[in-house]
Amino acid sequence: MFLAIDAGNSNVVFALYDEVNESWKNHFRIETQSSKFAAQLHKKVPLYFLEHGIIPAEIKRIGFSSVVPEINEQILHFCENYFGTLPYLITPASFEKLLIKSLRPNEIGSDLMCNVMAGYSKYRKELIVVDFGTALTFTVVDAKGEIIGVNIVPGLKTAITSLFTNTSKLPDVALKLPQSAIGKDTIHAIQAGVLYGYTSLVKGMIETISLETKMEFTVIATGGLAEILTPLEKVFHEIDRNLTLEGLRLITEANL
Ligand SMILES: Nc1ncnc2c1ncn2[C@@H]1O[C@H](COP(=O)(O)OP(=O)(O)O)[C@@H](O)[C@H]1O
Ligand SMILES: CC(C)(COP(=O)(O)O)[C@@H](O)C(=O)NCCC(=O)O
Ligand SMILES: [K+]
Repeated sequence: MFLAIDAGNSNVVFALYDEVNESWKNHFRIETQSSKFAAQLHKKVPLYFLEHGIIPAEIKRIGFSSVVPEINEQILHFCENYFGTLPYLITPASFEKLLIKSLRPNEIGSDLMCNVMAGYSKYRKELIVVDFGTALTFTVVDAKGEIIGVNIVPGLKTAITSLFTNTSKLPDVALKLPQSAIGKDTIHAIQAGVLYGYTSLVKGMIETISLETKMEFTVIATGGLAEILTPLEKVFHEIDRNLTLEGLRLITEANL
């Protein structure tokens, strides 16, 4: 069985891939920034395997993508001890023999490379991958699988958190799209501002990139918050919550 570990700035996601049925089984996550991260790692992982009746030795391969290098050593060390297998950590060298190319392999986030690997392997055409994580990212790929560029914006939750931590009177609000785009009280004002604002941002970004490149893109959405902006359903060809995990698996396999 293959285990994918995707370390993002909000969550470290663990997911098992069933090679017989070629499908992802249920995942579990640990909050990346938690002060109890190490304790959670040592508690949640064994508990998950115990509950699902899987013995750690059944995990033959582990692929590991991280955009939070501070925690890499901890995770590598834990896996080596618990599974008896050292994870394959995705590095810039992992991209050398892939179908997809980046002009800045040393700089681009490995999660974005995973997204593109999965998306391009499936569609083999011009793509924009929109990832709704801690950051909201747009990764633009041409028909040959070359990454033309990346746009980075504060993610939805990051924008709301930044607003309430930087003001005296603004509260934290739920990430919920209100009925009206015009705020009638403070909570509604923030929800309308951020959620309708970001809906327009995503639409406008895709439009501007398309105009600039004169390309027609297939747009794939992923990330923990991909389903929040419901008016974007028409803009996305597909919402694939497993895109990063799938790319992680493909990049790991390509490097075996
Ligand atoms: N299933 C979910 N439902 C609601 N919020 C979620 C879910 N999964 C993730 N989130 C939230 O979405 C944000 C982005 O999550 P995620 O995509 O895991 O980010 P990252 O990859 O940057 O760690 C985080 O604030 C996280 O708490
Ligand atoms: C852009 C990101 C912060 C997104 O991280 P996430 O929201 O998934 O936690 C991450 O991919 C990253 O640190 N990238 C390095 C810079 C780049 O991709 O150009
Ligand atoms: K991510």
